[in-house]
Amino acid sequence: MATVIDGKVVAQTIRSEIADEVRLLSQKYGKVPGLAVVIVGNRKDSQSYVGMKRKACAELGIKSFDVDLPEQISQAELIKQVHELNANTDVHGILVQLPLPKHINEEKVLSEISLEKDVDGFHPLNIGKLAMKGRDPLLLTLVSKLCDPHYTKPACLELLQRSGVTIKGKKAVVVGRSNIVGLPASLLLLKADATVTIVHSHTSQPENIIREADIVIAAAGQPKMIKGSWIKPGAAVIDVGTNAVDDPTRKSGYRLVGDVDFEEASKTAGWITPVPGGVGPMTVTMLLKNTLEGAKRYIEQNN
Ligand SMILES: Nc1nc(=O)c2c([nH]1)NC[C@@H]1CN(c3ccc(C(=O)N[C@@H](CCC(=O)O)C(=O)O)cc3)C=[N+]21
Repeated sequence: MATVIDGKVVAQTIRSEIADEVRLLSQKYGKVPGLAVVIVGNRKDSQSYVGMKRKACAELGIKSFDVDLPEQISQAELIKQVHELNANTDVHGILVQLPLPKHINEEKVLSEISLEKDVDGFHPLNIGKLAMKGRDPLLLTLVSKLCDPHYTKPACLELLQRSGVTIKGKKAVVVGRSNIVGLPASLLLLKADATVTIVHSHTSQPENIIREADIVIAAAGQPKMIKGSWIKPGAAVIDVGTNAVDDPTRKSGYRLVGDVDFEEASKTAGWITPVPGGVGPMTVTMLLKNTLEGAKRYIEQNN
């Protein structure tokens, strides 16, 4: 039976470290970190994620700047709002909740966020730096937030390392190649000296590749797509999938399932993250950690 990696516990440990540092910063400089959370429109899932982020800020003493914009806002107007946040010296991190409405070019908007305030690590230049040896992006929450701001310890990676799993020299397979998870996760693993293979929707027989993996990062967005029989005995399995499936027995009408068949895979894997309660809570935590790092850099430079 696999060791189940409890993302909530790891996240809580890191959150209390962040709260301590926020207190110190405030005592020393009379300033607190600020995170702007921008949401466009009223998608229910986005509102729920954004609500979690704002609540977590409040708990840790981070000031949240809430920017709620209408669905019909023009791209130019949204960019103007981003520029204002770039110029606001009380804001150390800016998050524009994705996805944006169809009429807005996400890439264009993300590339307007100042590099120092890019707490998601979604700015194209930061992604570019991630791809290059020896050049680290300023902040990287990724995978969201698989990553710790020292970049040597990506948060999946943080989750793996805190569980005693080494990455160097291991065979890692990333399932999915999205801009926000699969691709950056692959680059992070490569930086951590894994041998990395990416499988995606055009890969034939992905199961044969996944079976060789010491580390599996599941980020395909397909509920329970990865079967227990695809997992090499003893492998570490990090499930980044958060798929809502209908569940009439729940009050909400749905429940979250990962990309991995947890029941089956946990019989074979060495380590596995559950959904919910695995990578999700770390995502929010690393975002807050990056906001703290951004604030420290800014406040210390300007005092
Ligand atoms: N600019 C931007 N940055 C993001 O980081 C970003 C985004 N846009 N758009 C959407 C995705 C999704 N995402 C999640 C955050 C927390 C949980 C999370 O905490 N999940 C809980 C469950 C929460 C629940 O029960 O609904 C868990 O897995 O235990 C999941 C997913 C961040 N994203």
